[in-house]
Amino acid sequence: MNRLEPTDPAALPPIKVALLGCGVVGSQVARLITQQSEDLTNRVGQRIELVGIAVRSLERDFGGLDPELFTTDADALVSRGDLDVVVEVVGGIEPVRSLVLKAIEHGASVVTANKALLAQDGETLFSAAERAGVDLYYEAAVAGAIPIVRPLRESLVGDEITTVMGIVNGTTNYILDQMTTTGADFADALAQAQELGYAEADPTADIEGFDAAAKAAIMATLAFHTRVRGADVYREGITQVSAADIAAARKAGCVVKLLAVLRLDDAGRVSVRVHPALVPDSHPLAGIHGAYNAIFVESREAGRLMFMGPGAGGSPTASAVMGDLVTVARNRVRGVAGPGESVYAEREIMPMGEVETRYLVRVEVTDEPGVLAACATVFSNHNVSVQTVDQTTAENTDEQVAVLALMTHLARESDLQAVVAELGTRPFTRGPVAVIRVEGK
Ligand SMILES: NC(=O)c1ccc[n+]([C@@H]2O[C@H](COP(=O)([O-])OP(=O)(O)OC[C@H]3O[C@@H](n4cnc5c(N)ncnc54)[C@H](O)[C@@H]3O)[C@@H](O)[C@H]2O)c1
Ligand SMILES: N[C@@H](CCO)C(=O)O
Ligand code: NA
Repeated sequence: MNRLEPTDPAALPPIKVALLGCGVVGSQVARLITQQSEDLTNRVGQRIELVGIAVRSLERDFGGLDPELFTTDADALVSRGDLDVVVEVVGGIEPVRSLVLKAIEHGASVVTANKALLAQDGETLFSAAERAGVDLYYEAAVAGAIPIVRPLRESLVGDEITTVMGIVNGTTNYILDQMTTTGADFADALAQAQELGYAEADPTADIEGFDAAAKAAIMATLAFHTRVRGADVYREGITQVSAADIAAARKAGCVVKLLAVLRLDDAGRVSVRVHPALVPDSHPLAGIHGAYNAIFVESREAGRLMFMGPGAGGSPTASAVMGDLVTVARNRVRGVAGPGESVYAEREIMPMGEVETRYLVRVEVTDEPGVLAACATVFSNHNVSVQTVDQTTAENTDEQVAVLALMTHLARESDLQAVVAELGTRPFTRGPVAVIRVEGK
């Protein structure tokens, strides 16, 4: 029998790639495609050729890339008809959704870092890709460089995931970390995160938790095999986190983190939420600094897994994009497509009021006999059990005012909200009631 001589990959037709966007992430993707050309050819089995780069305006410098590659006509680029892969690193909903759909209709596979689009309308994109028999890969959309989409989509797909909990937004982790460790002001820390290329084009997406909610929706859809959209996620951002919250956290031996918490309960219902939470200093998530992200995954058979690494920034995110690019290029070479969506389980999404967690409640009260007991009664009225109480004297007040910090045992959100409402009506309450959830043992 004759042995087939291996084909020289460089002699085969190239895998043609178009890049949409050449900003923080796109410029690094373009650099890597160019600089690693020989290795990529060997890894894929055919040469990867960057045939065009769409940008909003040609006013910027081209970062050492061939100026001929650049265009402002993204529509014409995705409609060429000869593209194998379109890498989308523009962001936002339109015109990107239309461009990606057009690329798919013209037979190109797509690699995207766009969590906002996937969380809002992943359904449309996945069904278009399924119909066209092309790939849609998105590792960079969740937690930057950290491999988390692929583990949820492939490695753990034979197991049953019950919990996913973690820090999935680099900008807010950077801000909270700076506020905690250096006492930085919120606005200064945000400006630094923008300068470092971590923040979204509109940083409201980061600081109001929309970005983390989009990532939570994508992870929940993968983990629980059911459709979860960004709008299904209970969301609070970090704009209300004050220096007083951070000081209270320190006093309780905790740090404040913006967490995404996804759970499958025994009845098969899912809860998906994003909000600031206290995490005890002893918990591994407390040690995640700067723009790093970390995600715990718990499954019935594997037990507890943890993924950690850079969650934002040009080069780390480009690493995830490149992993997807090589994967879809390899699929292309072999004439196959990777996994489509798995959303067969129609699970109920639990209302936030039914979710159970622990809480730190801070309330300023008149410092008089019987007030502590009256305050505790409000908690017991709503079936919320108090674990610890810390009392200090309030500063800068003329009358005798105490600050009570009450840490609860596990309680239902609706019960805790009833406690807050009743505390607000009591004559001994001297100001707004501050509540922060507590996660991690
Ligand atoms: N920056 C990060 O750390 C990071 C991490 C993970 C995922 N992402 C995602 O990657 C995507 C890009 O983020 P970025 O930080 O690189 O953004 P960026 O603002 O730095 O770059 C956006 C690029 O898109 C181009 N662009 C804008 N509108 C366009 C249009 N209509 N047609 C063609 N090009 C257009 C701009 O010219 C620019 O080159 C977003 O979806 C973002 O959520 C970013
Ligand atoms: N703005 C996002 C980029 C990574 O998705 C963040 O700060 O995490
Ligand atoms: Na990732």
